[in-house]
Amino acid sequence: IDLSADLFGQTLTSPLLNASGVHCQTKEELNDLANTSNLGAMVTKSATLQAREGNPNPRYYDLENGSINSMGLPNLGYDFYLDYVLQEQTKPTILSVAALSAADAITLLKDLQASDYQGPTELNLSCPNIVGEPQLAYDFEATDRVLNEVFSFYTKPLGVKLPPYFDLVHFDKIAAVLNKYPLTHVNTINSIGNGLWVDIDQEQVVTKAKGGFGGLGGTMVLPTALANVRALRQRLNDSIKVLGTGGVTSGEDVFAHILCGADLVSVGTQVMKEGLGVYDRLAEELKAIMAEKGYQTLADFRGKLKEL
Ligand SMILES: CC(C)(C)CCc1c(C(=O)O)[nH]c(=O)[nH]c1=O
Repeated sequence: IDLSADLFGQTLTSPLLNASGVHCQTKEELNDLANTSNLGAMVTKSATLQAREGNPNPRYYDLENGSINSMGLPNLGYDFYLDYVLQEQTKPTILSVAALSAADAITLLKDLQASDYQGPTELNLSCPNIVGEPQLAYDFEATDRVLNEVFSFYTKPLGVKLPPYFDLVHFDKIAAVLNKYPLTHVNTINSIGNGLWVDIDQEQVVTKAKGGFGGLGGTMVLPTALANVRALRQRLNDSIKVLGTGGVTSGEDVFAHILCGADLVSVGTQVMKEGLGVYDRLAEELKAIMAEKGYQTLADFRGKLKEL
């Protein structure tokens, strides 16, 4: 059984990655990822131009069927992560970047273009847009404008992290925009935005920022994640890889993401629940499923979800 996968020309021994934001903010956490078996590649916490404290605690809360977070983009700053990927990385690494404005995104990517970094980068499109407008990725014209400007100067490998979409026309619209650009990949999904959890005993929310509204992850988002992987795989040019993220807690979930078309699969919430040992378990469970079904490689079943 061969779990190997390709990350933009690099052969990975496993198709599994961490979801950006989970266990990837500090040098210690990044080194832990580099030393985690069955983690084929790793992603850094989305970096902003300046380091950020992020939101006050509580900002992450574990739920029976997943998680809710309003971290607020805490990160050590773009310079730290650029240095990490240039000087420290030992395992294939995707540099995740974000910005609190389209202008900042342009500034950051212009600097990255001028840097020695030649590796893969992922632009987090869940970043806020102009005040009064929805997040960038939910504003198709704004996304088109930003990507048009980015690709007028950026020539290195670049993908985007997408929030979930829930309307088939939205899948059509975002894919039509993304297909205009030489993207290496899309990573879908980011957390389901602005969920809310209620602590019945205390009769209050469970996270501090934004009145308790926060991004949802874990088991509860799996059907949405699978739909977004499938819909985007069906609509995007073959040259754009699909990284599936969202709701993975078992080898079966990894199998399902790949069956829907994912080239690689990231795990977030379950790492928070189980620790980095989850990758060994997922790899073993996936191999057992493949053996049971007579599949030797991921390509044997990738994207081959059948309709009725
Ligand atoms: C939500 C933003 C703060 C705009 C981006 C960073 C981010 C966060 C975060 O840092 O709060 N949490 C997520 O689940 N996904 C994200 O993309």
